[in-house]
Order: sequence, then structure tokens, then C-alpha cells
Amino acid sequence: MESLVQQLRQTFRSGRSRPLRFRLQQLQALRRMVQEREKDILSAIAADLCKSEFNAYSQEVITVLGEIDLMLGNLHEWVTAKPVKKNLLTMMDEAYIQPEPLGVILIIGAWNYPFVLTMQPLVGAIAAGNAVIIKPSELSENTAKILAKLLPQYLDQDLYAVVNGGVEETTKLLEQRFDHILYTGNTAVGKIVMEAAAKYLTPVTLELGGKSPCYIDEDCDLGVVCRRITWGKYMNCGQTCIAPDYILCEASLQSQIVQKIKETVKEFYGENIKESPDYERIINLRHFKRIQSLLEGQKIAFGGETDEATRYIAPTVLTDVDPETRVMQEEIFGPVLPIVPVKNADEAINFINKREKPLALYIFSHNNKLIKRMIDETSSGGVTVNDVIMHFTLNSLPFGGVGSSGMGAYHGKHSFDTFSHQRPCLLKSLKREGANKLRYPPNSQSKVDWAKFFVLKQFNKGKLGLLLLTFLGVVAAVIIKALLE
Ligand SMILES: NC(=O)c1ccc[n+]([C@@H]2O[C@H](COP(=O)([O-])OP(=O)(O)OC[C@H]3O[C@@H](n4cnc5c(N)ncnc54)[C@H](O)[C@@H]3O)[C@@H](O)[C@H]2O)c1
Ligand SMILES: CCCCCCCCCC=O
Repeated sequence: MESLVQQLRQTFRSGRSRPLRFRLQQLQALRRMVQEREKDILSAIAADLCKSEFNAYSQEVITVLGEIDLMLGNLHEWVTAKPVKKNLLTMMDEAYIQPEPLGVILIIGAWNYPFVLTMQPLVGAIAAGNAVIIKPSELSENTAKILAKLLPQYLDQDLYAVVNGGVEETTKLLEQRFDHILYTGNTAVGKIVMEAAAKYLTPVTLELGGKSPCYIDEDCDLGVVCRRITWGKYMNCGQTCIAPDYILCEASLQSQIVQKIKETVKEFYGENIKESPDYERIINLRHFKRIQSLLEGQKIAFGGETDEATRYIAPTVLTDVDPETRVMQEEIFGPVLPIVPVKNADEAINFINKREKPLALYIFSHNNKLIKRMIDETSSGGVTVNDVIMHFTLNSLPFGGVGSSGMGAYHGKHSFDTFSHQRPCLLKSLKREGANKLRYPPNSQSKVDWAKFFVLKQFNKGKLGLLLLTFLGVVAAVIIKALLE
């Protein structure tokens, strides 16, 4: 591991990854890879998650292609230095912010969307001019293998590498020095990553999970609401970081919600859900057993069937769920949807605020005042109103968590910023030394008065004439400079 990181760092230091042209070439190569090897990529995702090619394409591949295109179209502008406002002391100088690459980036991916969750950060890290190691999840082993096979065929191998393996390999990787780590996965491992990063003061982006609440107000069109929730909850068999984890609503709405979800499940997946190409399976036996055990002692209003041999768990709804039971204590990450009755929106807000800050919050309501209030009075990584999941798809919005659901964000320009240092640059001339006397010792009241004038624009009335003269002098200097340029 050490020699791999060293080799990447050496190439990074040679400056090869920095020129705009190089970054664009690598991104174009990545796009070629996704397009030319689409079948292999889709087959690998299918083998890992029992996902249809249509679903793998629309849930993962499309996002990666969109992200690459966004970078290709905007990178020339993002890499350009941005001039900043100047003050009286620096008006003759050059001041700008220059984004610079950080160095060697480590991206640790998760298994549930194994392609997009490693490739989307990779796109951002390349765009920002870095060297990158990606560590796909070992649980989605087919996607991990295809990434390790394809990426070196298309990308510069001295700058971009794939390391495959499990806890042992990741632990070894984390012993190395990186310039940024982006980790996607559960909160417990997030803490391990942050602890390892602290050794070198490496900044981290932690894309974690949590229980994302979904509040349904009275008077909503429950047909539409439940269709959207059914889509977002049972997509990928509930193994989505921003899936609505549970519903909060008035007790009287429960039976209608159950009925509408039941109808929608039939509409989406047919009479025999097991036969549906759109319904995935649980990633492994450990997770299957964990989710199955969450059903114990619960009132199953709909679904509940399981099949260990194929790791199938039916779309399930639980009603009248006690918030103290296990299903409400941990992230479900499976196709089980508890409904927790609350008296009103105030109780829902309190319920949300008493728990860890979630990755997403969903609010279904016609009432704009209530929507605003719920957004203002709660906190979450992101919010979608009157729908679920969709804020993930808009790459002008930063994607990330807050509190125990994570820190930092990426997607689109936010990825570029995450993997760049915004370097402040002030370029002065060796001339005009007279003006600098003001800050050199010995200090005096008069110098402080001048500093107040230049920095705070406050002046002593007694010195008005002198100030006016100085101001005219500065104006004259600016005009002369402009004429000479
Ligand atoms: N915020 C997001 O974008 C996002 C996306 C997907 C999943 N998630 C969250 O991730 C969780 C599910 O993923 P997971 O954690 O099961 O994925 P996982 O098991 O694939 O683990 C994620 C990564 O951590 C590594 N890892 C595991 N144990 C480790 C250890 N002890 N030390 C070092 N590295 C280790 C794995 O090798 C893997 O690459 C859920 O909580 C979900 O909400 C968040
Ligand atoms: C069109 C829907 C795309 C959904 C992609 C969801 C990715 C979530 C990542 C977290 O698990």
C-alpha cells in the first residue's frame, strides 16, 4: 500500500494531473469506458444486487454519465482563478482565489449502489486534478472486480488505482497518508475512518446513513403520496441511504396509507413480486437476518414474507409502531416501512429533533407554511418536499449528511470544491514601499489612525485635508497604472 500511495504521490507532484487538457482527456476516457463497457458494468451490478439492466442504468450509470458531462462542460470555468474584492491597502495589487488540487485522494465506496457511489466521487476528484485510489466495497464483489479490471484500461495508471479487499486491506490503506478521504458507508466505520485520518490531519467527507423520516400531512392526495413513497422505499429492496426509513402521520391515516401502498406495490411489481425484474434482493445473509429480525413482535399490515434461500423480503408495512422497538432504533436499510402515529406536525417535529440528524427528510403537504416551518425547525442532510430521493439527482445541490449522518458533501461543482483547496493569492509588487511604512514598527497613534482609514474606512476629522490628499494620490496612481498597462 505504502509504495502504491508513494507512486501516485510522485506522479501527482510531477504536475501531470493538473493541466485542464489532461483532466478533460481522463474524463472523456472515463465516459468512453462507461459507454463501451456498459454491458459488463450492468452485468456486474446485476450479479451483486439482482438488479435489472434498466434499473442499474437509470439508478447508477446515468448519474455517472451526467456527472462527467457536467464536468466536461464547466471545468474550464471552475479551474479559472476568481478575482476578489480589494481594499484600499491592496487596490494596486492582484487578489484572487485559485482552486488547486489537494493531492492523493482515497475514495471508499459502499455496496448498495456500487457503481455510482465510487465513480461519482472519482469523477469529481479527477476533475479537481488529483491522484486517486478507489476502494470499492467487497460486498459488491462483481462491481469491485469490473472496476479493477476496466479503470486501468482507460485511465492513467500512475495516477488512478483501484484497491480491492475487505476490512484488512482498508485498514492498511487507512494507515497511509492521504490528502482527502471520502468514505461512504455506515456511521460506525465512519468513526474509524475519521480516527485514522486524524493521524495526518487529513480532511474527510463522510457519507453516512441514518433513519430518514417521512411526514405525511392530512389532506394530501394519498394516491400520489404513496406511489412516490413506494418507489423510493422499495427501490433497491430498501437498500438506499436516503430511502424513507419510516412514516410519521396521524393514526387515522394509517389504514388508507397501507391500502394505497399495497395497490401501488401490485401496480409496480405485479401479483408475484418474486418474479418482478424490478424487485431486488438483500445483499447477503447477515443483512437478510438482521432485517427479518426487525419484524419480530411488530404488527405487519402488509407484506412480511421472506425467503432465506434467495434473500427475498417482501415490501412490508408495519403499523402502530412503538418508537422504543428495535425497528425504530437502527437504520432499516431494507424493504420494511414502519408507520409511527403522531398527533400533529408539532409532535412530528419533536420526534425528529429528539433523534440523530437524518440524511434526508421528506415532507408531504399542501400547506406551504407548514413545509417552511418543518424545514426551519428541523435539521437533516437534505430535504425533498412532496417526493422522495429526488434531491440526490440534482447535481447543483450538495449531497451529504449532517451530524451523525455525515459531514461534507459532493456532486457536481460541490465535488470539485470538495476535492480542491480554494487557495487565496495576493500578488504585490516590490514597489510602493512607502505605503508599507504604516505597518512597520515603531507603531504610533497616527499609524493606527491611518490603518483605521484604510481598513475600516474610519477617519479623524482633523486630518480630513490630509486624507483627501492621500485619496487623490491613490486615484492618480490607479489612473497612471491603468494608462501604463
Ligand atoms: N450517505 C451516502 O451517500 C450513503 C450511500 C450509501 C450507503 N450509505 C450508508 O452506508 C450504510 C451501508 O453501507 P455499509 O457500511 O454496509 O457498506 P460496506 O459494508 O460496503 O462498507 C463501506 C466501506 O467501508 C469499508 N469497511 C467496512 N468495515 C471497515 C472497517 N472496520 N474498517 C475500515 N473499512 C471498513 C468496506 O470495505 C467498504 O468499502 C448505511 O448506513 C447507508 O445509509 C450512505
Ligand atoms: C433516479 C433515481 C436514482 C436513485 C439513486 C439513489 C442513490 C442513493 C445513494 C445512496 O444509497
